[in-house]
Amino acid sequence: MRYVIAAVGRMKSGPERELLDRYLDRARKTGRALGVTAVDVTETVESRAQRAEDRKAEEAQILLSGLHPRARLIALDETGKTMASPAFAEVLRGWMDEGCPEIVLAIGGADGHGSDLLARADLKLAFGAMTWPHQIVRILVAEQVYRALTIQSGHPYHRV
Ligand SMILES: C[S@@+](CC[C@H](N)C(=O)[O-])C[C@H]1O[C@@H](n2cnc3c(N)ncnc32)[C@H](O)[C@@H]1O
Repeated sequence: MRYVIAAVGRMKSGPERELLDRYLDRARKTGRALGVTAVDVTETVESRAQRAEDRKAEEAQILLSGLHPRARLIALDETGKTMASPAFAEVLRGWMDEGCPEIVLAIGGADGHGSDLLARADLKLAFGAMTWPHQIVRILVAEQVYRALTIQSGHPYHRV
């Protein structure tokens, strides 16, 4: 089972990238013992369509086209559901136990996600009601995946 952080737009090198890489590395190491084969980041280009609705639709199609048919999809969206980390870890564990081959965490572009992607999502997840820059959201996603894997493995990183 692999995790994919699927993001619209590029993240340049710099301190944000270094922090992201640190959590990805930790998630990969912790996940190995749990049967997680990879924790990858994929980047897709931002649409240049004129209308925001068209940009979102185009970006959604690109994100959806790479999705495994049995993948579980989490859409990061500020209007989504907020969850405590242990509850999030349980959702991920349940999907893995069902034999899901891939859990994809999709981060939208400047306009947010298109309706097709939101309709396909198994979970719409919010890190609070405020809007964060997509670079910060990538770091938060990687940290929460790492945290979830430590919770699943009984590692004391997460303190209740
Ligand atoms: C700059 S935001 C886009 C905000 C835009 N106003 C919109 O219509 O969604 C880029 C992406 O970061 C993610 N994001 C930003 N804030 C978030 C939050 N509070 N919770 C979850 N994801 C968030 C979402 O995936 C969003 O599509």
